[in-house]
Amino acid sequence: MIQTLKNAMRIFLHTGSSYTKNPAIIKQIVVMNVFSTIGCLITFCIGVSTFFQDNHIHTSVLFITSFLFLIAFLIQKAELFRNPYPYSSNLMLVTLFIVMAYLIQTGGVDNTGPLWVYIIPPIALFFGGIQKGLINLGLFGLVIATLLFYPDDFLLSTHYSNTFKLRFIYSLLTVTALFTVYEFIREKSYTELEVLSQQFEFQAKRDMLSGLHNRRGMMESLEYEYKRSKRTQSNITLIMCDLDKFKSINDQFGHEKGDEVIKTVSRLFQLNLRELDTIARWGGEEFLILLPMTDKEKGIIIAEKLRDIIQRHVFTYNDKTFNTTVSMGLYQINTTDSINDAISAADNNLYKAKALGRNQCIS
Ligand SMILES: Nc1nc2c(ncn2[C@@H]2O[C@H](COP(=O)(O)OP(=O)(O)OP(=O)(O)O)[C@@H](O)[C@H]2O)c(=O)[nH]1
Repeated sequence: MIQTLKNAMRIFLHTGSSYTKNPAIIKQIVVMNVFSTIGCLITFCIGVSTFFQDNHIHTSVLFITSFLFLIAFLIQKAELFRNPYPYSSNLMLVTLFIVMAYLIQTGGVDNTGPLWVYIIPPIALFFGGIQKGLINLGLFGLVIATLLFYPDDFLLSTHYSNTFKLRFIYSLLTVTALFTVYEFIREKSYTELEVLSQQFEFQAKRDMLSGLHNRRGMMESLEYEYKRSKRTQSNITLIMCDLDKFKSINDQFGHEKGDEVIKTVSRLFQLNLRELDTIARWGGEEFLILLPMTDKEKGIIIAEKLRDIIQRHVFTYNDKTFNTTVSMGLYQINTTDSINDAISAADNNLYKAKALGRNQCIS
């Protein structure tokens, strides 16, 4: 029961957020839904109470406001637009500005109308961001100042003392300044968090030594390319590649030099493959290369080119030079294969290349 209520609440609060995955926008949409619902209910209830006080103009304004808040929510709900949030938040802000100007102009009930104005700065800044929020607040302030300071209270249907008017404007400016600072800090921390989380996300898919994708990064690319190849009916070829007799490089020149060889081979792969190819360090001295839109025949040409580049590369160690070679197993993915089947098939071909004497490509 509680779980059902929680789910219903979640669905309600996230109304209109299905088009985006951006957590900042989702938060704005949630707050916007809360605000339009509470605004709709409060203005409706106050409208009912002023109705019984026979204040029909107030009542009409409050009912219209309540209705407009409802429309703002329904715009989200109906998802008439691909991105409904700007429409509903603008409608809500304009409604709020007009009703606040009205409350100041009339003094509301017992001249308490201006008290509500302090909700405007946080809302305008939260929904519009600092730049748009401040422009909106500037325009709103201009309207309010004109209403309050037009000579002889010509635009007011109530009376405020000059001291009240000045202090009202000062306090509104103070609240605006405080919320601008708050919003600035909030936006900055959010951006920093976003950058950090992107860095973590990036690192989680990268191999630290080579800078290439790691297994996780490669699996993501594989799943994406696999779906794309099915849709576009294009070919994918995999190359499983392993450095030959790498143990002897470690034994002869040390582990550090071995690491350097892995880095150099990775760089040579990167320099000689297309940007749309994905290269991963699949294990210690093993690499997996994903070639989208490439059939087996083209894959063999690419693999041979890479094999030749590696075998011709001269490594140095103190005053000595040495070479290394790679063995490769290729496999063109069939639509009936699973990703793991395809990887195993490429691995089997690599195994054959090793068994046949290394420094060769088998498909
Ligand atoms: N320097 C270094 N060595 C690594 C790394 N990862 C794995 N190795 C080494 O790579 C070697 C792989 O050895 P083997 O599996 O026997 O293969 P191989 O010597 O390349 O021989 P074949 O694959 O049969 O040609 C092992 O000695 C591992 O310690 C690494 O990150 N850095």
